[in-house]
Amino acid sequence: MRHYYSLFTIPPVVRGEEDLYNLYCGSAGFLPPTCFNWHCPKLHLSPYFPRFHLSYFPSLPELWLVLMGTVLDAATKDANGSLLTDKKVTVVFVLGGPGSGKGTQCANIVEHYGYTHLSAGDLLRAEIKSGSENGTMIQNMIKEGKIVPSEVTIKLLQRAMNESGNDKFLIDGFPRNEENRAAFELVTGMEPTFVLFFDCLEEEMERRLLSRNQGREDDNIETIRKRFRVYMESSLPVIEYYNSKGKVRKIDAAKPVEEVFEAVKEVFAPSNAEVMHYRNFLCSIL
Ligand SMILES: Nc1ncnc2c1ncn2[C@@H]1O[C@H](COP(=O)(O)OP(=O)(O)O)[C@@H](O)[C@H]1O
Ligand SMILES: Nc1ccn([C@@H]2O[C@H](COP(=O)(O)OP(=O)(O)O)[C@@H](O)[C@H]2O)c(=O)n1
Repeated sequence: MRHYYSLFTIPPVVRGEEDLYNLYCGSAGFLPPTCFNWHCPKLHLSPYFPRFHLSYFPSLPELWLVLMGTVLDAATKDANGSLLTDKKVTVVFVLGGPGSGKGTQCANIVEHYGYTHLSAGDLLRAEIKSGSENGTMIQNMIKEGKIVPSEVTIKLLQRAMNESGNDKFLIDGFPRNEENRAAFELVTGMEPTFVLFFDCLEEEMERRLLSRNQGREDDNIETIRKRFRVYMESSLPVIEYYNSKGKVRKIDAAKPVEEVFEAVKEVFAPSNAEVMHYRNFLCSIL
């Protein structure tokens, strides 16, 4: 199967005489030479278009990475009607251990602040139900508490973002490891505005998961323990990464639902006292 891509906004000096370049890729997972002799390995910084930064997942030939809004996948644009690269998008990552209350609080945030809630876990479970070719692989990973390869999850997230028509997203349960994080930034060119981190002790999370009662195959003690291990080893480092960039808003998630939401509200709409504090601070330095 061939995929065609259009390059836009190439400065005339490097664009030559053509208006449009059709790059095509074969199933072998690389680009054959184009008129500019473009080979595209996994990550490619073109010597001809140094502003462009193309990446390519060989296992997903249709997934071209669009960075800096300069390269558009025309096929995707046609299919979705709109492209996220056209808009200014707000992304909030919602992270925390399994059972910390991410989904519960996201529902509250949606109701009050007009975000679209995208749960990576829900999207993966829907993909299993849809009978997709990845279904069995995803199901096995979830049963083992393992993290599904990034390209699968990111594709689902991107599709859901495009279909939502919204420009404000709560991305719940993603990124769950360093690979998730780096691939998302690379694929979408987006960074979270901030990361909402639900901090909760393991014993409390375990209690909640064991009484969640949603018929989830992974809410059994054996898988729960595996999920906790993956969380400690792979997900906490991602939270630490964002913390080092000053992006983490930590919430004590061990409290009752209503109290947790009071703390969440402070993040999304700081109370007057806090606004006044910053106003006074700004006045003092101006
Ligand atoms: N603050 C809380 N106190 C007690 N139970 C909670 C709290 N927040 C969520 N729960 C319950 O704990 C379970 C896990 O919550 P959920 O929002 O599904 O967590 P996550 O999305 O982080 O896995 C659910 O049954 C939910 O009703
Ligand atoms: N980014 C993600 C999110 C979830 N998942 C999978 O989906 C499972 C359930 O995730 P979830 O976010 O719905 O639920 P919690 O574990 O947070 O309760 C995880 O244990 C992973 O197996 C994933 O592989 N990658």
